[in-house]
Amino acid sequence: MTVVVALDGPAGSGKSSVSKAAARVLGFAYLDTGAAYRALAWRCLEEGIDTHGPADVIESLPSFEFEIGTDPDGYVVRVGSEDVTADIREPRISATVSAIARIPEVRQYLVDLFRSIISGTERPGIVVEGRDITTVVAPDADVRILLTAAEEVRMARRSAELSGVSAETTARELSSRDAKDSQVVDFMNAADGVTTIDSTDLDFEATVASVVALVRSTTATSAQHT
Ligand SMILES: Nc1ncnc2c1ncn2[C@@H]1O[C@H](COP(=O)(O)OP(=O)(O)O)[C@@H](O)[C@H]1O
Ligand SMILES: Nc1ccn([C@@H]2O[C@H](COP(=O)(O)OP(=O)(O)O)[C@@H](O)[C@H]2O)c(=O)n1
Repeated sequence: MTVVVALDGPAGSGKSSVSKAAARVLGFAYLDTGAAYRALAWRCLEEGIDTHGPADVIESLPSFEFEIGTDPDGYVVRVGSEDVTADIREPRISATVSAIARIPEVRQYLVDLFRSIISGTERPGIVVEGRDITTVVAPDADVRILLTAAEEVRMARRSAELSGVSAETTARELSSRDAKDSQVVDFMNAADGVTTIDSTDLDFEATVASVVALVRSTTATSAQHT
């Protein structure tokens, strides 16, 4: 049986980097669900699909050729034959993605896709990160985590990553995206049974270590009960 680790949190909390590193330590696969929403936004912009009128976005779903690498050392995102791994991090995508992520048909389509990727995992486990993994995509996951950090810390971390964009612009983008995304799914409060890891005062290695320790202790305990 594949061990499923579900991890949610707001923008800049460390979901992607921490999940990828934890997956590497555990020998698990890694699934970045936000990349799928970003890749769909990229494709809409590329093809001039109106992201405000849901009908056009919904109509484009069956021909959305999305591919993602789930090896933590082979992370790549493709739309058709195009490698969009870097492009989907651009500010124009961050500014568009919430509008398409609020369309219920888009969410259902991508949730089904994520579930099929999870069930096709060949590794002993998979770390899946996003906004609604603990609540919608994999509510029965073996380990469910909400990764948080104080807003100013998240802004500072994200700002350090983006060169050429001012700290003020990054902060504004991040908090406006969180506000829009929060109207659709609750990733600021831990659902029942979800463990909160607050990384405000933890460095990167300590945050990864606490995720790995939680996975190991939870899976060891459940093995004793079977
Ligand atoms: N606990 C931590 N301490 C310091 N920096 C961190 C920590 N967790 C993540 N980071 C850094 O913060 C930045 C944002 O992390 P990222 O994984 O992109 O967040 P998210 O996927 O939640 O948006 C990255 O540069 C990452 O290396
Ligand atoms: N499970 C998910 C993951 C992402 N998303 C959407 O996709 C966007 C990009 O997600 P992301 O995880 O790449 O964003 P960051 O937290 O890395 O900035 C979010 O702002 C949400 O609009 C979602 O709705 N549900």
